[in-house]
Amino acid sequence: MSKTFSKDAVASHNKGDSLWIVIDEDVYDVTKFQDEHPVLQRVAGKDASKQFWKYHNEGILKKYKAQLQIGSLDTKKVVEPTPASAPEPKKAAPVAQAAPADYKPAATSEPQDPYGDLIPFADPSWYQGYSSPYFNDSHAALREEIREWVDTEIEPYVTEWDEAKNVPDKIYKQMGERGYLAGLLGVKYPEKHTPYRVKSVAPERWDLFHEMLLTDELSRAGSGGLVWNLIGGYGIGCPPLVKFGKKELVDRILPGILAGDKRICLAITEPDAGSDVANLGCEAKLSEDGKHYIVNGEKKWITNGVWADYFTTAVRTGKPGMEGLSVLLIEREAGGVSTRRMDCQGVWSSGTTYVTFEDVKVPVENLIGKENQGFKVIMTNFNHERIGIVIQCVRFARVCYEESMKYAHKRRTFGKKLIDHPVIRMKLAHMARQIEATYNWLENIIFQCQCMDETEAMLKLGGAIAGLKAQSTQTFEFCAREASQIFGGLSYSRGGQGGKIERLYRDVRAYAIPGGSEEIMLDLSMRQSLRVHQMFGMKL
Ligand code: HEM
Repeated sequence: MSKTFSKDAVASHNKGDSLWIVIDEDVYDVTKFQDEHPVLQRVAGKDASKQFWKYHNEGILKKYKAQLQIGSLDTKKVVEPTPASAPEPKKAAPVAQAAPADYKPAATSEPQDPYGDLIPFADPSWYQGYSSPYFNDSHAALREEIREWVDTEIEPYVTEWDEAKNVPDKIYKQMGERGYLAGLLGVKYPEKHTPYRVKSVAPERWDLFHEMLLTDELSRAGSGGLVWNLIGGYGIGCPPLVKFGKKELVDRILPGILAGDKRICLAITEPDAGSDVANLGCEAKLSEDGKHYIVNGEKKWITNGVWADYFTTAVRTGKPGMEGLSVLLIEREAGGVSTRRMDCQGVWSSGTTYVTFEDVKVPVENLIGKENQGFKVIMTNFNHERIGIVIQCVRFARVCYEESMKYAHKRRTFGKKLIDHPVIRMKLAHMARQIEATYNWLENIIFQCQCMDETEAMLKLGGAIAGLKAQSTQTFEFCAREASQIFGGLSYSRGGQGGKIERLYRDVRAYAIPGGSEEIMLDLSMRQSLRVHQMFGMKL
């Protein structure tokens, strides 16, 4: 913004037909905005910084700056930012470095440069100048690339999208073009099936910590609906296709999916079968000529179903129980597939859907895995799904904590700032200790996954991942509640300063119930871990 104005010049624009204000030495022409926001007339021609920061957070400026700012005061000094200051100047996004010949994914213990706002515990410790055995320069570069995108093109609009119960298609398309969809499959970067690359990380360097970081940074926008819109159906619907689908099927449909042109979802849950997967009833009967399955049945609470072209669907092809299940890739254009949006408590922009299959003809080539061995496909997928849920929950808990910490530093009650009340510090401390404990367990699990193949991970880590899922949803719920108490009425009404907290509080159950409810997860964590450790030779 190159134009500068004197204080006197701004002061002369103090009437309805030309209304300027100053915020942090930047000049805003709010003439056209005053009908929507009449309070501005009270500060016409004046410095309104104090009043502005009392009632808004930085999200408002991110959204309106480009539209309303016309310049700065001529007294404004250009400050050279220090590395620790935020928001940081926009740098050109880093470019992928090809891995050197002797590259090993093992990370360095050298700390990365401090990054972000440096509020203690509001980001993982490796962001804040502490050493990490897992994250290296390629992760730092990816973090910057995603954060810039989320800060400028996503976060300012998330509330609007949530209210509209959708996210513009162009954002999903960008997920494909930026190479992010291809990086979210829990496997090596699928170079053969997409021309798109992640700008800051070479495909051969891509690992599970990059994948974790992608989901984590997307979750900073503080909306489960946004994250599920972008990766909710894809992140659980596509991996089974890639890992267990036949080559011809994968070659035919995967490129369109990775490009963000086609959408895929996972259809397992039914009106009468949720966590109790082995009991599902959607039926697939082989045709007499053995070329097709004919599918009839219903699926409920299917994320992204309203927009999906493909449904990775659990069906019954054999006897009752887990040994009669198979997984089919159902294509909407086959006909007989109808979808309707469901109204839910949270994750509004995720497109929760009721799906009906009526005599849908599915070629046998679309069988994912083997007939009647679908339970293994479903179980393998659960680990990936649950880890995704954990990453989101930990970041959402951090968002609740970070927003509370910022608000506690400006809101005054009984003559002092909230942060100066011990009872508020106690709340923040309880939030931080749970966030850090959960996050550090998550990092360990990601590292274990990186050291094992799928089957070994399903067996050995299934119990721990189930326990961690419950830990993360309870941490999220706790932090949403405590943040809500700190924000008071502002988190009870929608939008505004407490808007993220109100939305996240509504999203909590969407994490605590699907992917295995807390109760089932905690029980499984014991059953599975005991079974595995018995095989290890556990002595009791
Ligand atoms: C560039 C200037 C401004 C913009 C773009 C702006 C925008 C907004 C928006 C979009 C809201 C709705 C709630 C939200 O999303 O946060 C809002 C609320 C509000 N604004 Fe502003 N505003 C500006 C300046 C000001 C100033 C200078 C004042 C005070 C003199 C002010 C006082 C308020 C108040 C009292 C609320 C209601 C807060 C609440 O419900 O808790 N605004 N503003």
